[in-house]
Amino acid sequence: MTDIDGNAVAAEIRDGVADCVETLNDAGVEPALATVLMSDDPASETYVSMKQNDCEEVGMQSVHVDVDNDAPAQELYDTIDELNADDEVHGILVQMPVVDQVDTRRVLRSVAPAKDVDGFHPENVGRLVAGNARFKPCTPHGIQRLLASADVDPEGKEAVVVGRSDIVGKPMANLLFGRGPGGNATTTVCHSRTEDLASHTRRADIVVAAAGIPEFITADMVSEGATVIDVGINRVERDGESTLVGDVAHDEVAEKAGAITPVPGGVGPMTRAMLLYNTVKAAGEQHGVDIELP
Ligand SMILES: Nc1nc(=O)c2c([nH]1)NC[C@@H]1CN(c3ccc(C(=O)N[C@@H](CCC(=O)O)C(=O)O)cc3)C=[N+]21
Repeated sequence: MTDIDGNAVAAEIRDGVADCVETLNDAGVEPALATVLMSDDPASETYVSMKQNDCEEVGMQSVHVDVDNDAPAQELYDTIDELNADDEVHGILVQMPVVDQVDTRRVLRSVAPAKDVDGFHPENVGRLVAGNARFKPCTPHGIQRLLASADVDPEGKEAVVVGRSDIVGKPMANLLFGRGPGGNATTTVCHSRTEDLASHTRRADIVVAAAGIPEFITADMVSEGATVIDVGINRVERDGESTLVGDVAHDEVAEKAGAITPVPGGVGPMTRAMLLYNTVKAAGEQHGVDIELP
């Protein structure tokens, strides 16, 4: 089976976002994303700089605020308040995870809901669950688009989400079972306490692997022709070298799957594309400019 090309689908989304940026510019609005970093996770810096590059590619403004990892948590809270009050900033992303002295929940509820392009604010989580999403969280939204690009319509199908995180598992399940395009699947959420995980995944037409465990989903766990979406980004040592693997044992599962996403080049680029999407959406709504979202 050939892989679903996340880079290609993400490039299409970026093209559409670039058109939105032009429309906004014509209306006198320069959409801007603010990224905030206060993290000791070594990958965070790379991710944030990728997001900055993406903004540039679609003609969007971006600002970055680095908060010293040793600074008191208040410094991060103050930074968020300033960005909330800044009319020239339309989207705010605080890179997760934040350092230990920071209260993550406080961060999530501090970002103004209208600028919360991650979709992590409790108000936006509530709206998603209520079927009235403002910003669909970037990774699950990107996965919906990947499924559509592979002509996989979840409607009426069995979807199994492996992982129950607030960032991926929970919102993914909500989108998959929710009404509307890309939804209407019969959806099961499995997690670390699930007994006989394979009995669930084997029944699935669509498996979303978001457990955070390298190559956790093996060929014996999926049925012939299933669509397998790999959300994992795990850096592991292989033959003395550091490489990136997903939560799916890609090569063996690919022989059985009807469609599968690779790592890298699958879900990751889509997450970043949907962040740009949410940012132009935010800018359009904040300024009352109609844009045609891709
Ligand atoms: N507030 C917040 N929002 C996030 O969306 C968020 C976050 N915090 N913290 C960390 C995770 C992780 N994440 C990734 C996005 C894209 C790639 C990505 O584009 N990966 C490429 C290559 C990665 C590589 O080469 O290292 C790929 O899969 O092809 C990876 C990881 C967003 N996250």
